[in-house]
Amino acid sequence: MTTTVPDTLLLDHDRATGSGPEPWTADELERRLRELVVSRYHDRHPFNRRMHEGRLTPGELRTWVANRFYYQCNIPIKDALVLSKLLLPAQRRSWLRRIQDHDGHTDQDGGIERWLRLGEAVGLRRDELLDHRHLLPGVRLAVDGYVNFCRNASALEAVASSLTELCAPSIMLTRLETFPAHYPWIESAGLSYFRGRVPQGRRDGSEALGWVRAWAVTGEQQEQALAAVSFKCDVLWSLLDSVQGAGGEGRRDA
Ligand SMILES: O=C(O)c1cc(C(=O)O)c2c(n1)C(=O)C(=O)c1cc(C(=O)O)[nH]c1-2
Repeated sequence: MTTTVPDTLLLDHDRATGSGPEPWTADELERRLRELVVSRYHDRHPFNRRMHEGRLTPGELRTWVANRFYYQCNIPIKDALVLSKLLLPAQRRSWLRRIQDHDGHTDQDGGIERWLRLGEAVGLRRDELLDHRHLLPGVRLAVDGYVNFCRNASALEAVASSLTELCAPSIMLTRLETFPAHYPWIESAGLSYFRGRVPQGRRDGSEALGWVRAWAVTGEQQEQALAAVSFKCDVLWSLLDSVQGAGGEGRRDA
């Protein structure tokens, strides 16, 4: 469902300026956004390719899980920042679901808890995930960069930066298909994070896309939306560059 925000409800920096490049139609903008995400998404990163081909060592998988936990912990924080930029109750209600998806309604559910269970399934204790002792400097910079981008950006740019989620359900399905075949030592219950993200990612991606289509009406705003997606693709790519560079050595002695 798309929501058109009355001009009076937009923040100053979201308001159309009337200058800049000629705007595309919303369909053309969507086509360009999808093309950008597909061509730059981190499923093409050599580390993800090796993961999905079953070529990672248990140590490399643990490095990835421990470092991605920092991303998981920061997603609800960045979503709280995005929520604070939304001016309509219905928009905030809707975005709030994303925070609940990760934080859960109790300590026993939610994406962060599910990621901790994935950690246990690959041989990482909860305490060593929770204190981020294995966090690599480049991963910290990439994730903090994403949070700070959303802190400082307009509502349009912050929402647009989540549009990598258009590709996330398919990468989750790839993992659900390939992990049992290539990494049978990981218990199936540990993969529940990936299962849960398939419908959540589909819902979130299509909601964000509807809003970006409705809000990015000038050429300048449309370019800002594309630049935000491009930045986010770099965040995901850099995170994996760091993880790949550390190999199975990413874990400092626990
Ligand atoms: O494992 C992945 O490849 C992957 C990618 C992305 C993404 O594309 O941004 C997200 C997630 N996972 C994810 O689990 C998640 O909760 C999530 C939230 C967001 C976002 O930008 O708000 N992206 C992603």
